[in-house]
Amino acid sequence: MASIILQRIRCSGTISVRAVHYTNPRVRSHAAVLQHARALHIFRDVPSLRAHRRELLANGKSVGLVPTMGALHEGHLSLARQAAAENSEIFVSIYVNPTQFGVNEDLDSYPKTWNEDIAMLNELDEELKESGQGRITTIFAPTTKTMYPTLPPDSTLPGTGSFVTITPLANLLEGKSRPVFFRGVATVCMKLFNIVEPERVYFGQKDVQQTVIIKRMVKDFHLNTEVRVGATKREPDGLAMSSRNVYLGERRRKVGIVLSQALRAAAAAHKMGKRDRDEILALAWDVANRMSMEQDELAETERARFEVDYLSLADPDSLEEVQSVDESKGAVLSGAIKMMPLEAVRDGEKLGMGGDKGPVRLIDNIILEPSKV
Ligand SMILES: Nc1ncnc2c1ncn2[C@@H]1O[C@H](COP(=O)(O)OP(=O)(O)OP(=O)(O)O)[C@@H](O)[C@H]1O
Ligand SMILES: CC(C)(CO)[C@@H](O)C(=O)[O-]
Ligand code: BAL
Repeated sequence: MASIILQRIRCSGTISVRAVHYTNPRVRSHAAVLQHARALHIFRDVPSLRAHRRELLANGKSVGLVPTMGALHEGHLSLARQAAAENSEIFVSIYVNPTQFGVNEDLDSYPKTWNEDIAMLNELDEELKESGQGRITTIFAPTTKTMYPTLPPDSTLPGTGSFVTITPLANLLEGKSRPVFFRGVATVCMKLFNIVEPERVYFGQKDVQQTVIIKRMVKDFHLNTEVRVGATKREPDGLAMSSRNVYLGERRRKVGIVLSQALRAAAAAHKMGKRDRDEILALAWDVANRMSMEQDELAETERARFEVDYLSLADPDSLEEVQSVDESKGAVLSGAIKMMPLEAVRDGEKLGMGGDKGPVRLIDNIILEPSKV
């Protein structure tokens, strides 16, 4: 049952909606704000969006695009706030892009929270209205037929279709475990940038490799947009916010902070003056190994096991591993862990979406800034 009844205001390839009625407790708290919300324009196809964009251009408006896959959280909103400080119009795209999911990944179960997403964007827009900054005016939520008009989206390798590949960047780090991931990301972002023609695009630091790849794509293809990167938003205990965190029940959620703790330990070593790769990463491995051993010693009904995919110290532009931190460039300290499915579940235990039955990949990073001379 829909938690919000979306009131259609105008229709012509676009749908303009505002939320008017609430039944889901998760969004009921937004009600007071949204009763007065202005219409958001929601576009599902390209011609209507382009016509809207042309009108904005003619009126001297600037557009900042925040690409997302929906299931919005404070990380996404922080990007929209950043966009509002620099553009008059904020476009948010919501599209779960099939080509960036490997064939065994979670495309089918990826969280979808459309009504809540629209409510959150409306609420943020009310806040922006008060601050006199740019406004969230437009949602682009295309169908897959719109985004992949010729051949169906292909997630296999080599695969068929029109793709953008940014190598060797796409083959490193995340790309080693997710071989089609960055081909899919670069391809869909190229499409989004061509459709929206934004002055600026906004990406989160949490997905650091994605930011490096998008910057490279913009440079190498002479795309006429500026790439902005927003800081990683975290839960109070340090876990990086992520749409996929909903897969983590209470037990896996607690252990999942090990990644941010490990990276923080390594960053602290850098801050204390260490520059050597092994010395810096050893601190991160110590944290991860300790947590892993603690979990091993617990009963199956108590533990949450994880595997470290990588802990990396890399050059900020090439993302190649470095032996020591170059003071003039700094480095990217990053990691990925796989939270394993729970082996046994207790009665009444708080589980995540999907019952903690599938593995969940968590990523995080810290930028080691170059020293100012
Ligand atoms: N914690 C965060 N802080 C800042 N930006 C974020 C954060 N999480 C995601 N983003 C950014 O939001 C944009 C859209 O990301 P996406 O919709 O995939 O959300 P996500 O939380 O990263 O989901 P997923 O769990 O699939 O990785 C990306 O640019 C991403 O880097
Ligand atoms: C940039 C993006 C929206 C492309 O699908 C996605 O990779 C994401 O949400 O980070
Ligand atoms: N935030 C990156 C999207 C993905 O992991 O598929």
